Parts: sequence; C-alpha cells; structure tokens
Amino acid sequence: MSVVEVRDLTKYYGKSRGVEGVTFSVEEGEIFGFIGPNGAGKTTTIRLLLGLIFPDSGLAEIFGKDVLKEGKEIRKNVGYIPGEVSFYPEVTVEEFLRYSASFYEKVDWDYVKELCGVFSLDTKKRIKELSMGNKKKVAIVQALMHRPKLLILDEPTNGLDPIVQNTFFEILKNEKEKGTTVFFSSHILSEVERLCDRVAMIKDGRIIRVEKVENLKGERYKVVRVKGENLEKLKDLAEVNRLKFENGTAEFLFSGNVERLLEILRSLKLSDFWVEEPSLEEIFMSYYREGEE
Ligand SMILES: Nc1ncnc2c1ncn2[C@@H]1O[C@H](COP(=O)(O)OP(=O)(O)OP(=O)(O)O)[C@@H](O)[C@H]1O
Repeated sequence: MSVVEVRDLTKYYGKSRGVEGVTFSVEEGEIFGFIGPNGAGKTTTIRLLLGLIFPDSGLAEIFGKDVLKEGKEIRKNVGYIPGEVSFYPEVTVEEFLRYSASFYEKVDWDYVKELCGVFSLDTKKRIKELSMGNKKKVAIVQALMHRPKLLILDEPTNGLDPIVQNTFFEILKNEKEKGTTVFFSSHILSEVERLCDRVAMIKDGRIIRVEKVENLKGERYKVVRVKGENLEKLKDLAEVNRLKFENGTAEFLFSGNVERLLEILRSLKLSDFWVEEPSLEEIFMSYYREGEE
C-alpha cells in the first residue's frame, strides 16, 4: 500500500505558482527523495501534504486517508521536521520536548533520551542559547519521539555539520529498517544519492521525473573526455550534451547506448579518452536543462 498518495495537486498563491499537477506516491518502508532547486515547490508540496495549506485542486492522502478530512488521525503517526525551525526562545529543551509530547498519546522517552545522548544535546539549555544546528537536532528528536510510521522532512540537513549529518542519516537508516517510511526533501544531490531509494524531481512546480536512484545513476549517461583531433565534429551529434573544450580535450555528457558511443569514439582521431559514471548532479542538471528546452 502507498503510504503517501498525491494526485494532480495544484496550488497557487494568488497569481503566483506554488505547484501544478503534482502526482507521485511513496511506498511503505522506502526513503523517498524530493529534489529540486530553490522555489521549485518542495515546501509547498509538503505543506499541502500536512494539510497546513489548501490545494486549489487535486488530492493528497496519507495512510489512505484524506489529509484535509482526517488530519488529526494522520498526525498521530507522522513526524515532521520543518525547513525552518522556530521554537519558543525562553523555554529549555526539556520543557519544549515535554510540551511537544503532550500532543501525542504515547511517547518513547527512552528513545528521546537515546537521541539526545547521540546528539550530545544539553536539555537544560534554553532554546535561545542553542545554535541553529542544535535547534535542528531538537526538531529531529521532536519528530521522532512518538515513533511515527512516516517522517516528512523538509531539507532536514540544513544547518547540520557533516558529522551530525552522518549521525542523522544513521538514525534514518535505522528507522527504515524498522519499517518507517521517509519523505525527504533536499536540493543537495549527494545526500539523496546516499540515502534514498527513489527520487522525484520537481522543477517550476511540476514533477519532471520519478525514478529509482540506482536506475538514474546507472542509466544512459556517461561522462566522456577525449583528447585528439577533429573534436569539433562532436558539436553536431545529438547524443552529446554539455560539450566543453579545454586544452585540447573535449568533455561531454553522453546519452545513448554503448555501441553508439564506441562508434563516435572510432570516428574521432583520438590520442586518449576517459569514460566515467556521471554523478547524480550531472544527471539532474541534464534533466533540468531538457525541461528548459
Ligand atoms: N506564502 C507564499 N506566498 C506567495 N508565494 C509563495 C508562498 N510560498 C511559496 N511561494 C512561491 O511558490 C513557489 C514554490 O515555493 P516553495 O517554497 O514551495 O519552493 P521550495 O522548492 O521549497 O524552495 P526552497 O528550496 O527555496 O525552499 C515559489 O515560486 C515561491 O515564491
């Protein structure tokens, strides 16, 4: 069963586009990445999913329930980390966590203690005394305290240093092992590559693709660098993208089958060549560009 189901969701802020016709689903137990550049519509989608704002049209369901009609029931099993955390500045971390706990029927205090320990959080400190990263850690503990079945995370690694990020990813992997579903928005490609099973790419309010991360990486793209003569003829080939010339070498992103790549390489007068797997970033950038054409 899909844990999250979004169908043809459209939201405008007055005349300004939020999202348009967004459709995807997230399956139970997967870590689903939601990736796109600034302003693409990630936060809007998440706020629609949480029932915090109303769509102009379309449907969002969590656990098979309409987010607008059954929000209260749904929230019992959802943990949420907002993109920007803002808490009452005067209360201590402990007071804040106790207050948050009052919204849930059941809280796993042993887990809260464990997480505070893992993050070295001083729970006696006031919120206003915490750095941005430490506030984010509090938000993570708050999101996990009731052992939710679904985590909705809006760019959760913002403000976390690399070591804490690693710790956080380990926590998410453990959650996944326990069967928790994770919806994770980000504009950092390397973290999506490391963590997610599937990914949806959003641009200008529209989903451009939903794909397994392993398929995207292995797919049809190769980074090719060649050294030699006649390299100018690469400019005319449809399979050659993002061609750059530098110091007698040409570098490009090749899309097509391997036989065709060999054919192209044979047609050039080469003194050397290199073929590498592209990073997810290069793949995404080529999709974003395709969308613009
Ligand atoms: N309250 C609002 N009023 C008007 N326009 C808004 C509002 N919130 C978002 N938008 C617009 O909706 C579009 C999508 O914004 P959204 O915050 O969902 O993007 P995002 O992908 O989360 O971006 P970022 O990575 O920068 O947080 C943007 O063009 C933004 O300007």
